[in-house]
Amino acid sequence: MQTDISVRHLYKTYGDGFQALKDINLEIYRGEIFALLGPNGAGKTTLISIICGIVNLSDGEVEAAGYDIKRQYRQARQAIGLVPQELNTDSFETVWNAVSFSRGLFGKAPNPDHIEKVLKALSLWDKRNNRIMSLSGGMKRRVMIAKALSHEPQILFLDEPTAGVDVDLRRDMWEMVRQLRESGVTIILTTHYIEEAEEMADRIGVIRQGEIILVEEKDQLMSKLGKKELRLQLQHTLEKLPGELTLEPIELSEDGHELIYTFDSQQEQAGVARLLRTLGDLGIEYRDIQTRESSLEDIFVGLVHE
Ligand SMILES: Nc1ncnc2c1ncn2[C@@H]1O[C@H](COP(=O)(O)OP(=O)(O)OP(=O)(O)O)[C@@H](O)[C@H]1O
Repeated sequence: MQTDISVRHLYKTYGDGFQALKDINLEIYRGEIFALLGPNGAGKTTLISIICGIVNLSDGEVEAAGYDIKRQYRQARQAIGLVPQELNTDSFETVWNAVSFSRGLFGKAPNPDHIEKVLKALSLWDKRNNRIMSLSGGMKRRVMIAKALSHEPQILFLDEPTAGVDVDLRRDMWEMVRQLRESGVTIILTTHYIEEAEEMADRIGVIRQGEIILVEEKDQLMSKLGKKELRLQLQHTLEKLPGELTLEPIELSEDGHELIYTFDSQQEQAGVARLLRTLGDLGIEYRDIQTRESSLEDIFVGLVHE
């Protein structure tokens, strides 16, 4: 697997002495969608900004598309497209001009066909002659994405791309992200919508208080840390959990109507069979059973609050 981003022993201390990143080590592979998750203030934007050359690192080494971000800044930056969190679009320029100009900033020869393709993919084609400042917030965000794609970057960063955007834009964006990945672009995104990471990402990294606490294939993460829950709606309410069940990972709901049994996703089902047998022996009848698997959100909340 080709590595597109390599971060080694990265530290960042801001001018006021605040240490925002501590010994970050991370490899991101060509053509993957990598979701960086973490609570507010964990250091996600700082990490992205360093890789993109917007914020200086304090110590360590970072390469993007094989270029050292300090010694080969221009080449590294040229390989990267960044859609920042903040909208920065108070422009009198038209959509077409702004996106074309953005391409020029990266030293790329004009390519109207590419700009047209990007604007059409983002449903901006009809607005190409409109001034950016006259567009709605969602349209402005589309322009930010178009600008980030104007110079055909190998690596695309999306920092909270769907914060405050409507369902249509979100759907369009994810469709576009999928197509970009198909074409070999490496995508790194931060998001507060964890269902989005759950749906889109190949791998997940979790950052907490400036440290990477986990990097894992999404599917493995879900099966390793995921839990399953079995809920039994009882025919007759129970006052308390019978003694025979107190050793099991089981709880009685407050109203006494439901038994909730939690077990590891990876664990074999023997525990469930044993539980149902014990309930039979005790004469506890149930009228319904439901199961639920934990979502990435459940796992994430468990990780960052540990
Ligand atoms: N210029 C700065 N000077 C001092 N501290 C800063 C600066 N920029 C960010 N920080 C601090 O560094 C920490 C990490 O901030 P960062 O913006 O990277 O977090 P984040 O994970 O992106 O958060 P969010 O999810 O809220 O966007 C925060 O505690 C923040 O207050």
